Amino acid sequence: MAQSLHLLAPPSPSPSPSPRLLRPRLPSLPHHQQLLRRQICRASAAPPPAPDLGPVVLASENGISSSAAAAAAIDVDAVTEAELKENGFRSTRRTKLVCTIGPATCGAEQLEALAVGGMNVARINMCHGTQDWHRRVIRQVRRLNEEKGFAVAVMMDTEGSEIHMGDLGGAASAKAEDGEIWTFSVRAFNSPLPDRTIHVNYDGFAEDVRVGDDLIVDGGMVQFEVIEKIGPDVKCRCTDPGLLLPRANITFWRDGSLVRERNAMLPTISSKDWLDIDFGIAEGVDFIAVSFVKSAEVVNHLKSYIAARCRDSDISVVAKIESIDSLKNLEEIIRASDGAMVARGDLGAQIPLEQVPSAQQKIVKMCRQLNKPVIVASQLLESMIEYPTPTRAEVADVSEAVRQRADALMLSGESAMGQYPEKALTVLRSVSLRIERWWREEKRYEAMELSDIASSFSDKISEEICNSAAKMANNLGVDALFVYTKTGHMASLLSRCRPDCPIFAFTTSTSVRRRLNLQWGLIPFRLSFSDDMESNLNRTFALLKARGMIQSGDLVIALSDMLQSIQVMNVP
Ligand SMILES: Nc1ncnc2c1ncn2[C@@H]1O[C@H](COP(=O)(O)OP(=O)(O)OP(=O)(O)O)[C@@H](O)[C@H]1O
Ligand SMILES: CC(=O)C(=O)O
Ligand SMILES: [K+]
Ligand SMILES: [Mg+2]
Repeated sequence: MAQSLHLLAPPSPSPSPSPRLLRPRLPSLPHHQQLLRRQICRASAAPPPAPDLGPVVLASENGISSSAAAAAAIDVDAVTEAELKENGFRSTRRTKLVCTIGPATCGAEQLEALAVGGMNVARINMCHGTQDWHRRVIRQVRRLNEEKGFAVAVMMDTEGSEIHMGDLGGAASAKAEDGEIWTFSVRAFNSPLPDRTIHVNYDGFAEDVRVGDDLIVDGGMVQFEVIEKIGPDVKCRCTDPGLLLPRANITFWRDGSLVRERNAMLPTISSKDWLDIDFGIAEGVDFIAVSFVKSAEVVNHLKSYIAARCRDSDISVVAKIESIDSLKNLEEIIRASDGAMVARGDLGAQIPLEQVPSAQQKIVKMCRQLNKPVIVASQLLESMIEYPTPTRAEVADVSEAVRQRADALMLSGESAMGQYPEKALTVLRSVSLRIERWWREEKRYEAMELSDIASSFSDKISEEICNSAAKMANNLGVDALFVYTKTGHMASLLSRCRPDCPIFAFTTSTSVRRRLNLQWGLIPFRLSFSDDMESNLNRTFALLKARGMIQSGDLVIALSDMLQSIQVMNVP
């Protein structure tokens, strides 16, 4: 029995009055194949034949591959499916996990291990490696998705116009000891580099620094004091020893404050970044994260560039909040972007460290208000680069980000070049699960008053529906929210409410599904569906029951952005 509420809204852009199943992007097929396809569609609406069809596509046993099978299929993340079966869907993980891919994790097996371990998004950092290297990683991730049923999205992170060191002549790292004299130079060297010499990428470096300035490497991992300038070379004494890593970034400080004049004049998106962005568009990445964003203008600029370059694919732009300017213009930047990252590494080199936690909290809150996914990044499990267990303080840091209900947590060096990438991911996963459960059971989280964000009356209806549905779901203790959404918007509005139950988001497009994978609490499925909710629901229930992912009697609230409707029902 279903109880339903339909809000008759102004028609959405392309409603089809016909109750036919939609069959998007199916080529016209010979008559016998069309017949076959119709049979598959019908079969899937009836109570299920329940063979174990493997992790990806139902109906593959018919021997009809790709598009024909896809019409009858439901694609779900193989890992999520296993988690759902094992733990029941109340206890699926809500916090999403991003892993930076580097030398430690770029192989097929290592990528698969991360995907199995719960990686939702693979991040590649264009500060490091060549386009060929990154291309291999992106294609490997895509191949894994296709062959093994994952839905791992790819995020490309731009280098930005930061000042950073060269690549240490091929060495993996170099140790700087207390009191040692090192030369930082803008000269181009042949490798191997002379001893204790560092190349700096910014030509104005030797002019800009002054004797007495502090050079802070990698957000404070190593520090130097400038003692002498000789043409292109700057002699520095190590004042805080540590490990220098290739292409580590450098900031310089004078009289206790960051020297920004020059740096601030560099463009946010450099000419190299534009080449990388073209590369990302060509390779079809899902997200582009822009480093050192200073204003909304650059985000708008990039978004219109992407819109002009790829009409059918939609790449989300994530603003990295890692500079003083980005904090000053925070709200306009977040409004302009499709998401944000609290990039604590560089942020902690630009503002006093003790201000980073409050900045994090403010960014996370603002993103939730404005309905933009937010990633908390850098040093969450830094010690796990070298050690197999995290420090207690790191676990507390991870749990704080989970408690703030950030959409996603990110691994950087831990997964890019650490000794224990999979273990680090396991720690993020288990801490997230534990803290989420604890806060749910204790109802410890503060309910957040969500302000209105809709810009049209139709959006306003969607927003009200989602707010009400989330509240109903909590009050009725339903097992799951189901949302049928073409663009993903209604799924993200539900996620914004952070309801107690998981949200099954059904969408017709593979790329929307991958992008939803970054958002809190969403379990994205790809499914072709129609405007006829009755048939959608019957089909979905049959498909999910056949795979053991839901059971008769489960209580569900279903929403759709075509009809702008809410229905409450038990799974038959
Ligand atoms: N593709 C890569 N090739 C080689 N090393 C990499 C690669 N990606 C990351 N790393 C290593 O992992 C470390 C941490 O990665 P991360 O992406 O956080 O970089 P970062 O240099 O700190 O810059 P950002 O501020 O952009 O995050 C890097 O400093 C680098 O040593
Ligand atoms: C992730 C990143 O860019 C930072 O923390 O600086
Ligand atoms: K970067
Ligand atoms: Mg950074």
